[in-house]
Amino acid sequence: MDRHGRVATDLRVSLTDRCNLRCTYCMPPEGLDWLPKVEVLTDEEVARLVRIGVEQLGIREVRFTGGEPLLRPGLVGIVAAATALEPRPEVSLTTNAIGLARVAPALAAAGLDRINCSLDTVDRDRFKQLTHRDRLDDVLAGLAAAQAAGLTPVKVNAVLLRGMNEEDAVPLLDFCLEHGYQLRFIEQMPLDAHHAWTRGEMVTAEDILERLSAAHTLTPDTEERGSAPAERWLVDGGPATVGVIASVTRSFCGSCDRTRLTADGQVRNCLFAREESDLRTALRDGASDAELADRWRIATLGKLPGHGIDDPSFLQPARPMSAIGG
Ligand SMILES: Nc1nc2c(ncn2[C@@H]2O[C@H](COP(=O)(O)OP(=O)(O)OP(=O)(O)O)[C@@H](O)[C@H]2O)c(=O)[nH]1
Ligand SMILES: C[S@@+](CC[C@H](N)C(=O)[O-])C[C@H]1O[C@@H](n2cnc3c(N)ncnc32)[C@H](O)[C@@H]1O
Ligand code: SF4
Ligand code: SF4
Repeated sequence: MDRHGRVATDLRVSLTDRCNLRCTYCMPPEGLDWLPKVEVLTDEEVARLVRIGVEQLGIREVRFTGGEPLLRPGLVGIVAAATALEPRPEVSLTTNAIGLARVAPALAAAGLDRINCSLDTVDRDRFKQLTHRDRLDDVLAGLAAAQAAGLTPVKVNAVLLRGMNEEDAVPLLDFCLEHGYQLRFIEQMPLDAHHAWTRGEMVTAEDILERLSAAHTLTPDTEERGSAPAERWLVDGGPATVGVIASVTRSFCGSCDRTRLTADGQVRNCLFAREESDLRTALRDGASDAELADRWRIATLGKLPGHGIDDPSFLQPARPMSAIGG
């Protein structure tokens, strides 16, 4: 629990800072200086820290992310270790879906519960322009394979960029409705590696809803939202929904239940934290489970009430989204 009474029950684990796409809102086309291999937690180290979170710290949901988690060779084994824990946490994956078509059955067999996938457009040229890679077909095949393997509900995350893919919002929603995927639009956050984010350029929740409403009737979903980042609307009376994750204009920090572990073994109590707690060094120096759990508890205590993007003193964290684990 932090000093503001929020309880972190949702652990987001980054398995790598590397990626095979270059989404313009996340990474520059030339990529980034990747973490040296020796600094990245081994599969056994990841499994141990997740176990401590679940057994000693009340973690109930584990999300594997990155960078691109499908690039991690030991992913299936890491998922299997997490799903074997007691009490059994919910285990999910956030991915760009490239390569998922091949591995979805093995992930399902390892106990993975569900998948969230990034997809910002279903227009092939725009996909290439946005991600600097011509891989739309791989992503669509990955989504279909996740659905077929029962990794449901399959959720799709989309970021809209002004002057780029705003017009793709409705076709993307229609595509998701047709295939039974739950679409959510995300407000762009100041977490890009190249610090290009500006508040004025960001496509807001209001802009998104206005655009979607021109083609569909949206009514607020009355189902309890809890600590979920996405606000949901029923589309054309339901049961299909569309969500908006308005991290900037309607932030949800007051009900935040997240804690994060980076690929190099640092605990972050917030996506925007400016400090990290180094579990990797402690772990490699021989710390016991109880000592590691204590460090994690202390790191959680100091969590700030919110991200402070609107404060004049706001500073973007040193690490970008891909290195933190989005
Ligand atoms: N501000 C903020 N944004 C977050 C946080 N977690 C996720 N997001 C945003 O929500 C987007 C989607 O995250 P997902 O990995 O799909 O997870 P989710 O929406 O939390 O998860 P579920 O709805 O439970 O599947 C991320 O890309 C972020 O932009 C968070 O802790 N803080
Ligand atoms: C960092 S990626 C990691 C997992 C995987 N590579 C993927 O794209 O789903 C996780 C999520 O972060 C989102 N994201 C990346 N940069 C962002 C930014 N600056 N603002 C908001 N969301 C961002 C992506 O759209 C994606 O849904
Ligand atoms: S959003 Fe995900 S897929 Fe796109 S560059 Fe970042 S880490 Fe890679
Ligand atoms: S910005 Fe930080 S406090 Fe706010 S919801 Fe995200 S992780 Fe939680």
